Amino acid sequence: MADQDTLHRRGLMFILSSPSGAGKTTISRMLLEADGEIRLSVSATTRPRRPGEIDGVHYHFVSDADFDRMIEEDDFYEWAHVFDHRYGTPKGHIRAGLKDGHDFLFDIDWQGTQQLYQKDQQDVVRVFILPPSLDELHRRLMARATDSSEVIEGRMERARAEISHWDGYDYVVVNDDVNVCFGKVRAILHAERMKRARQTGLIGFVRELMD
Ligand SMILES: Nc1ncnc2c1ncn2[C@@H]1O[C@H](COP(=O)(O)OP(=O)(O)OP(=O)(O)O)[C@@H](O)[C@H]1O
Ligand SMILES: Nc1nc2c(ncn2[C@@H]2O[C@H](COP(=O)(O)O)[C@@H](O)[C@H]2O)c(=O)[nH]1
Repeated sequence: MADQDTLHRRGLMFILSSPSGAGKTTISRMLLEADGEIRLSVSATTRPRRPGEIDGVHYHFVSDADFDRMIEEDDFYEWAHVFDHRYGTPKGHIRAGLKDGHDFLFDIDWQGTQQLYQKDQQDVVRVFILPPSLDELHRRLMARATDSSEVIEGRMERARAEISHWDGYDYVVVNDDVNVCFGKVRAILHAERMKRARQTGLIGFVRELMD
C-alpha cells in the first residue's frame, strides 16, 4: 500500500508579503518552527542589522558595494528597493531544491513577488497578510521597538501603497489573532502541497493501481 507522503512532488515557493509590521516575520518563524519541510530563503540586504538578528540566519547583511557586485554577477532571483535599502533573493540552490521536492519560504515585498511569479508561475504561491487596522499596524511597529520613530512613520506612509497590491496575491489573510492567522497560512501550505500538478509521483502510482 502506498503512503501518499512518500510520493515524489515538486517543491513550492511560498511567499508571504504584507505592509511592514503586519506580522509576516512572526508567521514565517512560526511556520519554520512547526514545519520541518520548508526552509527560509535568506535574503541579502543593505539595511543595518536589528538587535537579535543574526547574519546568515535572518538576512545576509551586505554592503552597497557587495550588493552591486551580486547584481553584476547575476546572483539574484529578484531584487528591489524597499524603503531606503536594497533587498534581494540569492539564487542559491532554489531551482534544484524545488525539483528535489523542497519547499522555500520567502518574506519579500510585492515587487519581488511579481518578479518571482513572472519567472516561475507554476511553483509560486502568493499569500498577502493584512493588519486588522492601520492603528493596530502602527501600534505593532511601536511595540516592536526596533526602528526609530522616523523609520516607523516612513513605513506607515508606505503602508497604503503596499496594501494596494493585495490583488496580486493568491490568498489574503487578516492577522488579527496570530494563532488563527498562522492556522490559516498553514492550511494554505498543506493544500498547495496536495495540488495534482505538484504531485509528480502520482502518475506512476496511478499506473500501478490500474495494472
Ligand atoms: N496578531 C498579532 N497580534 C499582536 N501583535 C502581533 C501580531 N502579529 C505580529 N505581532 C507583533 O507585531 C510586530 C511586527 O510583526 P513582524 O515583525 O512579524 O512584522 P513584519 O510584517 O515582518 O514587519 P517587517 O516587514 O517590518 O519585517 C512584532 O512585535 C510582532 O511580535
Ligand atoms: N523584494 C524583496 N523584498 C524583501 C526581501 N527581503 C525582505 N524584503 C522585504 O523588505 C521589507 C522590509 O523588511 P525589513 O526586514 O527591513 O522590515 C519587507 O516588506 C520584506 O518583506 C527580498 O529579498 N526581496
